Amino acid sequence: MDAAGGEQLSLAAVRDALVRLEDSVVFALIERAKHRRNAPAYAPAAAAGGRSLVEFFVREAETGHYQKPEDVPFFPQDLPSPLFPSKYSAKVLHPSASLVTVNDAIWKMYFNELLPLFTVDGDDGSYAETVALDFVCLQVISRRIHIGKYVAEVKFKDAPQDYSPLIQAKDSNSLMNLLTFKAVEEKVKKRAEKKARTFGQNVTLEDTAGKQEGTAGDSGCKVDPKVLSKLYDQWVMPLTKDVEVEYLLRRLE
Ligand SMILES: C=C(O[C@@H]1C=C(C(=O)O)C=C[C@H]1O)C(=O)O
Repeated sequence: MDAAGGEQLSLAAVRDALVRLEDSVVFALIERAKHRRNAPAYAPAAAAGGRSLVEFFVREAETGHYQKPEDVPFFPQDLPSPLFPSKYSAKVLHPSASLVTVNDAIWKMYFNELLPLFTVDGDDGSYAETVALDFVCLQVISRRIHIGKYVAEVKFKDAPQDYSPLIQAKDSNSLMNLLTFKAVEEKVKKRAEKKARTFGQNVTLEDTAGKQEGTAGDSGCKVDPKVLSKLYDQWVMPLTKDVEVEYLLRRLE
């Protein structure tokens, strides 16, 4: 993971990368929210061989390059082999990192739970753009969550004596407790909400001093800031921790 400093991985560096990715998550949602829900893009379509337009689009787009461990395809079965040898080989992560994916859960969460929370019901007809923007959202959320592999690796390296017995005992619950930092999670939630409030406000040249703090102006935000705290609280952080646990369970193989 470039942003986390390559081989000199530290928990602080990985957390910095996660903080930076929050910006991309917020902006991806803001872009998608410009369009209506556009339900026909998610129903099976004859023109897409019976698949939904979004599935058709994502499958096509994924034939690009997936080389970094945190970039995990949604439809791995149908991908051609990479043309070039990967320069992101297992220098930092344990080789079984590539087996860890929660993309099925991310896909279901995004379409069934998240999309209805931040898009307006209705149909504006621009399905191609809509599914492209969905893919941007899915990819950035997925990358964020799969960076959990690096988080787990540094936590393990920092305290192998604590993690190893739990890994050997396949004790997922105790691993989950050991890698959880509630105070960090609280900050992540609050910051994601604040970023949505900051990045999603309508910037005007009039004097709006005093009106920007708090939740009074949230109705004017491009994406409801509360959706961001919910996204992180209920889905992004729990799935990141699932990735951490799954990675750790294979760490001594
Ligand atoms: C990612 C970490 O592991 C856990 C998951 C977090 C997250 O997804 O943001 C935050 C704190 C930890 O409970 C971390 O420690 O930074």
